[in-house]
Amino acid sequence: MPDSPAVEAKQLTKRFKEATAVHPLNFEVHAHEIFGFLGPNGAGKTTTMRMLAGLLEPSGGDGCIHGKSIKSQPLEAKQQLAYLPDKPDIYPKLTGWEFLQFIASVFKLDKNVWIEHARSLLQRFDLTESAGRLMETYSHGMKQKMALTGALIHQPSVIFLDEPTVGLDPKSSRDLRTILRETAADGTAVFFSTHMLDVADQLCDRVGIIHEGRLLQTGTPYALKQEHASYAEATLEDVFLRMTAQKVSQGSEGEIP
Ligand SMILES: Nc1ncnc2c1ncn2[C@@H]1O[C@H](COP(=O)(O)OP(=O)(O)OP(=O)(O)O)[C@@H](O)[C@H]1O
Repeated sequence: MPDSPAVEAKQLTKRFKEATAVHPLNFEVHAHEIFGFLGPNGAGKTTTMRMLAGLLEPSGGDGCIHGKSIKSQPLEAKQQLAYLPDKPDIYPKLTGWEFLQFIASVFKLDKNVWIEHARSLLQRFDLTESAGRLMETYSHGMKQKMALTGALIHQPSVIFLDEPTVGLDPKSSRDLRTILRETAADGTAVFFSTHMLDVADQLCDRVGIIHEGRLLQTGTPYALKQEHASYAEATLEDVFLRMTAQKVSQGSEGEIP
C-alpha cells in the first residue's frame, strides 16, 4: 500500500479503568516527515506512542503503520518501526557492540550493510571506544545514544522517539537532530515527543499539540504561530503555553491530604 500514511491514528483511544488518558485521536504522519508531539506532563504523549508502536493495547480505535493495523497485523506493523523510550532499558550485561549484533540478528540484517552503518553512527555519537564496554557502565546519555544506534541500524520506515534529547549534552543533541533530519530525508517518518519547544520549532515539519488526551491542533510551527500569536516574534513556546493554558483550580485549603 504505497500511498498509505506512514503512521495513522484512527479514533485511537486509551482508558485506564475509568480514566480516559487518550480520547479518540485521528491524525496522519507521512514518509519524509518529522512530526513533533507536544504536550504538558500527563497529556497522553507516551500512551499514544506506545499504542502506535504496538506496546500498549488501545481501548478503542486503531493505529496503522504504512497501512498495517497494529491490532490485526501486529507483526507486519512492528517490522517497519522502531521505538525509543525515554529511559532505554538496554541489556546491561552486553557490550554496546554485542547489543548491535543482537539487533542485527533479530532483524536478519545484511552484515555488509549494517556494520558500516553502525560504525558511522557510533563515530558520530562518540561511542566507538565505549562500544566494547558493558552497557551497565554507560551514562544515561550513552545508553540513549546506543539505543538510538540500535534503532537506526535496521532502517525502520517509522521511528518513534520519546523525549530523545533529554540527558544529551549539546553536541550529542545537535548530532541527534542532524541524524533525524538525514533519516527523514531518506524516507523515514520521524515521530517524537518533546518538551523542548525550541528544538521542535527548528526541527519539525509539523507538530501536534495534545492536552488532557485531546489533540488540540496539528500544523507547521510557522502556521501555528501565524494562527495563534498576535505578535510577529511569537515563538512556538508562546503558542504552546497559550493553547494548553489551564485554569488553576480554585480548590479550598486542605484538599491535599
Ligand atoms: N499504566 C497506567 N495506569 C493508569 N494511568 C496511566 C498509566 N499510564 C499512564 N497513565 C495516565 O495517563 C495519562 C497520560 O500519561 P502519559 O504518560 O501518556 O503522559 P505524557 O504526555 O507522556 O506525560 P510526560 O510528559 O509527563 O511524560 C496520565 O494521566 C497518566 O497518569
